[in-house]
Amino acid sequence: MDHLLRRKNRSNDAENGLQEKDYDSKTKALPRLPRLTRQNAKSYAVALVLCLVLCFVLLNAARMFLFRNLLGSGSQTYQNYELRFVNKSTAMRQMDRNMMITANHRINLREHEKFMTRLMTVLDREISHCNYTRGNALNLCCLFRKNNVMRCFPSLIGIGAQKSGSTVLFARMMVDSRIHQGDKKEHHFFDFDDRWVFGAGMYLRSFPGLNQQQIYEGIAAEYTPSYILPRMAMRRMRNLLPHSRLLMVVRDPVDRAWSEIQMKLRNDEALVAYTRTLMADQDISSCFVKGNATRFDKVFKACVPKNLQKSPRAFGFQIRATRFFRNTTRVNDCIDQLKLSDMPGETWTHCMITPPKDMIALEDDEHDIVQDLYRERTQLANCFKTQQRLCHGMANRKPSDISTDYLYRGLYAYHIEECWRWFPKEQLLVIENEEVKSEPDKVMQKMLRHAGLPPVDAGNDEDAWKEFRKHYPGFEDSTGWKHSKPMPDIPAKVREFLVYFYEKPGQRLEELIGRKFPHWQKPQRLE
Ligand SMILES: Nc1ncnc2c1ncn2[C@@H]1O[C@H](COP(=O)(O)OS(=O)(=O)O)[C@@H](OP(=O)(O)O)[C@H]1O
Repeated sequence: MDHLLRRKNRSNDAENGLQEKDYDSKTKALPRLPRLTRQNAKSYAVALVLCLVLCFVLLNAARMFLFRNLLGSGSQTYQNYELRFVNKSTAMRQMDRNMMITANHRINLREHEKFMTRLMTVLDREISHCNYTRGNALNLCCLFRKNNVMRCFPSLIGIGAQKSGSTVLFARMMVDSRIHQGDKKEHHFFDFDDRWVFGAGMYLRSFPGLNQQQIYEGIAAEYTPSYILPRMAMRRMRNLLPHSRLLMVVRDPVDRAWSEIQMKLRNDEALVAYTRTLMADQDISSCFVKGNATRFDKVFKACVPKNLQKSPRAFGFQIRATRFFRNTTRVNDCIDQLKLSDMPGETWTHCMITPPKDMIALEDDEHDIVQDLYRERTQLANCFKTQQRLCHGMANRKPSDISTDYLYRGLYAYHIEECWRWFPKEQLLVIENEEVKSEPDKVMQKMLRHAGLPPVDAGNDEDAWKEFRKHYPGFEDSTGWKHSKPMPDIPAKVREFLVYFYEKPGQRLEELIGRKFPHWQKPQRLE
């Protein structure tokens, strides 16, 4: 039996390729395989690791060879880099922290390569590679896989100051066919954290696709007057676009502040009107009251008709309403006090648009404005005393949720110094608002030269506004910006406060940039 069994096994072994010599001569059993001892397991592991390291080195060498010799642009020094996709927000934060590259125009190749590699980590799969191109100006452009479109980061960026004539200057740029704007005037990419973390690819996507000639002859540009405010924005810009040319318009800070106050009042008035329209509709207001307060955006979408959702005020309204709903104690107090709960619309309107004590009044009169300014001055003084470099957004926010840095925004010297910490001085052009008014052509020529473009006739204001309104039809409404509305005179008390506040900062600016502003309002002229 045993014999038969062994024969059967042998015939199976023969099928498996085993032969007579493989059997132990005494026991006729198959020899045991060498046992996996600790010693030879170690050798196998070492060999495996060596193999892996070798493969990695070879692959990397092949990759470098490919990119340097086949895809790279040879003696041009600029290299194309393979796209690596990593968690974008982490990469953007790393870029904030670590990445510094030389900002003069003689690019250090090693630094440049590091820069490009890091740049790729903050872009996305849609972008195949980026390059600096040297035409009239130095443009950083990237190729999008989809449709092979080439887009360029802005090489000219307006960084300040708000209410100083940035819009008219930007409108003037639009008339020049070599300056390519994105889908909006103010991108707020570097100063809004929630946009920055979306990544540079998103920013780039909002600029138009350009052909080789357009890239060679022109530039992309944008103007966000609040880039100058938070330190973060300057640092981020320096990290991503170290060669960009910057532009800042300064205006008598007293007039600038008054212009900002007026803009915010216009915004608030429009917001109140919008709230009243919604609340006058019983269906909408009772729908709000029944809705889930923690996700007001969803309630808003469910309750408000589409045409009203599209209003430029809808965003400000939602921000304010969300805060209103979160603050349930106040809402309940308010409703209790009014005993109007059988009229939800009226109650809601009243409780929402009547400001609580800790919020700035909606209908500011002269007294309220001065109070706001005093409060901001105290906050700024505390902030500067504690040596913080970031005092932006210290003041309370207006109901429309635009920060009210009336005083802070006019501290031009402080902002310019901050900008110079990150960019070489010659990359920032400072223009005065009066020049924009009185010598617009001269200003345009200066600006074009600064951007690296040969000066040409820059058209006139009328054409510029026409072009601007055609491209950005909702701008004036959505921002509270009014080009032609006459401004009320600045009340005496407000003027006095501002003139005294800006006396020293004004002198500081004159010393810093070596230029006089004789027509700016000074205390001597008040007497
Ligand atoms: N041609 C010209 N030259 C100089 N200044 C001009 C010009 N046209 C408009 N303005 C005035 O600029 C003020 C608005 O500034 P901004 O466009 O920077 O405002 S914003 O930051 O975009 O909201 C705003 O100031 P106020 O009227 O005092 O509010 C505009 O009147």
